[in-house]
Amino acid sequence: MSLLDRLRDSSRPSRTSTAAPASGSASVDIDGVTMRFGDRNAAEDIHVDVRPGEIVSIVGPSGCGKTTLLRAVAGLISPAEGRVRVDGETVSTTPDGVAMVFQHFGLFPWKTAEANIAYPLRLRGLPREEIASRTRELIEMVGLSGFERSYPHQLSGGMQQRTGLARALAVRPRVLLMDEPFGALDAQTAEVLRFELLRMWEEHPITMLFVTHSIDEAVLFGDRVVVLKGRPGRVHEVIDVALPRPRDRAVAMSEEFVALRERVWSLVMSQDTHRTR
Ligand SMILES: Nc1ncnc2c1ncn2[C@@H]1O[C@H](COP(=O)(O)OP(=O)(O)OP(=O)(O)O)[C@@H](O)[C@H]1O
Repeated sequence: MSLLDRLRDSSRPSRTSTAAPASGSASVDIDGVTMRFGDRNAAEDIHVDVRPGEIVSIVGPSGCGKTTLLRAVAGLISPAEGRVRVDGETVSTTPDGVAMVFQHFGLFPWKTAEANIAYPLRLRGLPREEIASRTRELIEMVGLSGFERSYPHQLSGGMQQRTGLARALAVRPRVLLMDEPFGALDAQTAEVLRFELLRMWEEHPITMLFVTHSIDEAVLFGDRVVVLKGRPGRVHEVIDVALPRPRDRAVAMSEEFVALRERVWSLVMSQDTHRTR
């Protein structure tokens, strides 16, 4: 049985339109959160409620606090005001089952792809055989077979991000935090990985918070798009994305998609015309 199969809740009905709760996914409640560094706020009074198995995209101008919010959900930094809850539990340290994928991959350069992927499993002290078999499954799942012994500098950007994704999935996360995961990739590689990730997610809808500068990406992935404005960022508007799933190329070219993209685009452009692409 593959890792994906083990993650699967066979009793869950297949997704067709809006987010359905998935076992193995957690809720995330960002409740009145203000993030502060020194005497400056990085984000103010943010409310975002993410249901289990839902994808919420976050867009907004550079410096409005998107990454800072993700780091708060990951328990890496604490809010000055408000609180973050994962499945009802207030976050103080990194909650079990919360994993993050970074724009610049965040791999250990001195470890091979498979050692990078195995790292969180070794940290958890899993038996050697289980680490080996789960790592093999993950490598196959993200399409890295043949490159498991390569070091990050020997891998393309896309392969490095496949490694980063496999490492995040290794812990069977209930919440996946995506911080511009395709932002450092060339357009073609990013496009391929987007649809691959969507396919994986559609089989196993893990709760996802998806920070991106790409309006298309925000709409393509999101059940909702949270538009932040200003620096420090505040919630400007939340757009429901009632597009069907699976979100394939046909959906991405539909009139409904284009209309939603234009709506989000105009909201973003109305407040910041030069820093958001
Ligand atoms: N560790 C830190 N110490 C001090 N200030 C910080 C720290 N991290 C972030 N900031 C500040 O907080 C604000 C928000 O930063 P953040 O990286 O969250 O923005 P962002 O919306 O993710 O930006 P971008 O879209 O450019 O990645 C910025 O003003 C930034 O300088």
